[in-house]
Amino acid sequence: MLTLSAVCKRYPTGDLALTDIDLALPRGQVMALIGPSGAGKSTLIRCVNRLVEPTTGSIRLNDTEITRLSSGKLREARRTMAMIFQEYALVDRLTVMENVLSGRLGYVGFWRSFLRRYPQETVTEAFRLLERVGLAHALDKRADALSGGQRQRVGIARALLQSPKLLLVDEPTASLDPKTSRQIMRLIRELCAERELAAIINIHDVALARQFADRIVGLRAGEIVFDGKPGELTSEILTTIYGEEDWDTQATEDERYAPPSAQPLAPLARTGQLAPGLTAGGIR
Ligand SMILES: Nc1ncnc2c1ncn2[C@@H]1O[C@H](COP(=O)(O)OP(=O)(O)OP(=O)(O)O)[C@@H](O)[C@H]1O
Repeated sequence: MLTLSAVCKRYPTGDLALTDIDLALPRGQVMALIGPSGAGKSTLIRCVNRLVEPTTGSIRLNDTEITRLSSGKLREARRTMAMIFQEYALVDRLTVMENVLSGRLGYVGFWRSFLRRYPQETVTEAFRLLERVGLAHALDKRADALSGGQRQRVGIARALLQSPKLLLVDEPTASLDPKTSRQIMRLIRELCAERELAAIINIHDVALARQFADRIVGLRAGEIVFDGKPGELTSEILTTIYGEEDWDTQATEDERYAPPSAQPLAPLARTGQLAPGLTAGGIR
């Protein structure tokens, strides 16, 4: 569904953020993107919808070559790639419902949205989504009266109102406590399954990535150094991605904090591997 071929990004400052990224994301797959600070995770997510222009390479979403679109066509294509942000990006003075409805801005045109005249079916769908994310009781509340977890639920409902094919999710839990983080990741996962939506989730929390993603991609210094299932992410591979650390102690701590109701991990596959050309403990 989404295909990145030989994508590179060099910022005008000279920083090489991505080198030769090849990735194919099928429909319905939830992919976590992990890696140390500065590895290029945000750049990769933003290249997909061209908030950051890739320097070279090609990005296709189904039949659309995103990297070749003019600005008008890109605006249309962006409707199909909804973003969910770390800081929620809500308008504080607007209500929950108004924030969700703003997900349709790309469809209804400036004046209609300015006058807050959304078609009835859009309002009905927004209400349905607010029910689904557990916020039907709060639709008239101002966004700044909500907790962090509730704000992220609004962000998720707004993204889904866009009727996207792909979710681009940037650190969705970075500002949330551990329990709320799990609830939010579980919600994203369930919604992706319900709608066969693919998602790329940039996430620092490896335990959450393991628990809720179908697939994990590890970036280091702008290169993919691991691509596999959560169960294949060994201590050795974590060291390759992040550098030396006592990962076994870390894993024990993660288990200790996991709630009893935590969903089981995806079944382990035997094919887990470092990226081609990568040796354990080093990068290609
Ligand atoms: N606007 C920019 N201009 C110049 N260089 C940038 C810009 N944005 C990012 N970079 C550089 O690109 C590289 C990758 O940054 P990026 O923010 O994509 O990494 P990240 O993995 O998302 O990091 P973090 O986890 O800290 O958010 C870094 O070297 C960073 O300094």
